[in-house]
Amino acid sequence: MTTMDSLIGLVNRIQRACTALGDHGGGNNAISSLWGALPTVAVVGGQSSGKSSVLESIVGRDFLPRGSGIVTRRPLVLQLHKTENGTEEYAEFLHLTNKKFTDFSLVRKEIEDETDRITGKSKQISPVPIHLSIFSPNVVNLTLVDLPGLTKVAVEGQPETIVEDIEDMVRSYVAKPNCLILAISPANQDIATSDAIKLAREVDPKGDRTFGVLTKLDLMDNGTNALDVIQGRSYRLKYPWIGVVNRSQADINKSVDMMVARRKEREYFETSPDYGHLVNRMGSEYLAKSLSELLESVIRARIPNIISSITKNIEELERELDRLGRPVAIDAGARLYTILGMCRAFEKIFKEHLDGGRPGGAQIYGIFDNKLPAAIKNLPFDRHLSLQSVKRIVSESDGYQPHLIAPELGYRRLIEGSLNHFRGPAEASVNAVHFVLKDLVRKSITETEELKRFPSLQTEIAAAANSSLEKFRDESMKSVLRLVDMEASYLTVDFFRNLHVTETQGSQAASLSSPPTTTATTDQHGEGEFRKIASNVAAYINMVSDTLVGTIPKAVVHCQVRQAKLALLNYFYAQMSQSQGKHLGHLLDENPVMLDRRLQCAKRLELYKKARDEIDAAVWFR
Ligand SMILES: Nc1nc2c(ncn2[C@@H]2O[C@H](COP(=O)(O)OP(=O)(O)OP(=O)(O)O)[C@@H](O)[C@H]2O)c(=O)[nH]1
Repeated sequence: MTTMDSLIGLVNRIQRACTALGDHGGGNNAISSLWGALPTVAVVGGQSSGKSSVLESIVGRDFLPRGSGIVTRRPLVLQLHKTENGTEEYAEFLHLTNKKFTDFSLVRKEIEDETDRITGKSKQISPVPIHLSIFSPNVVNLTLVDLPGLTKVAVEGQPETIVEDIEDMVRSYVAKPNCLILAISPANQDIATSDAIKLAREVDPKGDRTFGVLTKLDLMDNGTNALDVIQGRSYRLKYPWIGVVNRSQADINKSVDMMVARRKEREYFETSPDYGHLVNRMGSEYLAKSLSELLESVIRARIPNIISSITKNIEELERELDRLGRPVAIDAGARLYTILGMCRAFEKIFKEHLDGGRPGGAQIYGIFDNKLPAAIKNLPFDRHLSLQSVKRIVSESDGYQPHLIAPELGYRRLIEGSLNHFRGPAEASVNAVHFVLKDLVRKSITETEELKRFPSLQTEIAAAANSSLEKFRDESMKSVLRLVDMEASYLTVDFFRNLHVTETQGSQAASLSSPPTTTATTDQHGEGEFRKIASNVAAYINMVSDTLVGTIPKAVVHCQVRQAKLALLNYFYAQMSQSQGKHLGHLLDENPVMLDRRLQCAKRLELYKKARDEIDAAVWFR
């Protein structure tokens, strides 16, 4: 294997693998393209500039579709493989492996048919390339991409956008820094108006990777020549311009043999008064040889870059595949194991939200520290314990006989009525904590990387966790309301005894210092007494509110938060252990977008690894 065989052949093989895996440099799915990293030669020219003729001269065979309008409507990746002298020439398409074409008119027919297979007969264009390999002793090792001819107007049956579409497609190839541009311009037109040169100048302004080819030298007006262009005076390029003389339309009509045409071209230059001194640097054969050498040297120079780009891409793809997860297990036991593993990952994140490390837990403390005391503070005790209301409740409780010493029943009713108000803030605290927990479940599911692929499992975990949270909420609700009811069931006797002692001591002290008056008896059922009752009840309610602000959070944490940490998925686990393989399989149905992405990454990874092995082998042989 010679160096050239190994390097151009190597790129050929990698390009074929790229196309087989859908990588033709489009980069439309955000997966890096290997194709884009490989050096290629793209053939660019305006319509009728002589592109097909140049390609056929390079190959030495007549095989490209001809006709009016846009004939080339898909990129044609033409891979030329030089074989031993005396061996039979044949062609092969990538889409028709194992079929050897020895009749080149059938190659033309297959290119036409394969173009129509993707584009229909609509004259549309498509960026999906056709791969054609030609094995012949008469070619040099070379890969060229033939692109649709740049055109200025759409013809009937073609969409209006065709002119731009073609230019965009051609630009997508030639804009890549690894692309050598074979720019075909006809000599019988002003070079300044050449479509190929215009586009090449745009993407390669210094002319470092543009290879200028001038066709139709034989069609120039008598007395004129193209030396200004060929010698680089009109438009300077890094590589020298090459002039060619292809078969004329008359030659094509007469089916002049390509080998005869090559000979005639050689004679043209040998006998030309204008170009005779350049005979060794003109013609299709020289063009093919120079291109092959150039491509080989470019590939050799780029190999270190290609290797490092491949290595980088392999690492990136492996990282992405790790993130996306490996293929799902098939047997029920392994599936259950996978599901439980993901549940545990979810529970761990949920606990981190509550215990710290991730945000969320502090919201619960906010409910206890701010919302609950504020809600209790806003309870309408002022209204309930207004003079009027106290008077009414006390006299309703007294009935037909007013109380003698203290309105015992009136006190009880006033206290019970007040305590009833605590139910609202108690219920609100339970609900607020429930919503925080529900939100943390949602967040934890989103944050569990492992679950991302499995939307069905996400839904079931969310449903199971939320139904547990509902149960915890019901328990918690019962507990906090019980705390309130307990306060109403048995009042703190000592509070009133102490109150009585204080009052008696106060009045005894007052009677010692001043003689008794009738005011006390007058005030027994007067406003002063009602005010005192209101203030005593308010003091009692304040005491209870301090107790509840302390005990409600304890009940809520015990019934909801602690339970959520301990037993959020207990019921789900019990169900899972009885689930059949089919249901487990359903839970592991993957998100189709991620499934597709994983398949694409896996395929691309395979391509990169294969390419790396091929390159390693080729570099080893050198
Ligand atoms: N006399 C002469 N005719 C040429 C030469 N090169 C191309 N032609 C003729 O010019 C016409 C167009 O050549 P093609 O090779 O079909 O050009 P193309 O760029 O492939 O054209 P499209 O596929 O239509 O874009 C044909 O009739 C060729 O015979 C040349 O060097 N000399």
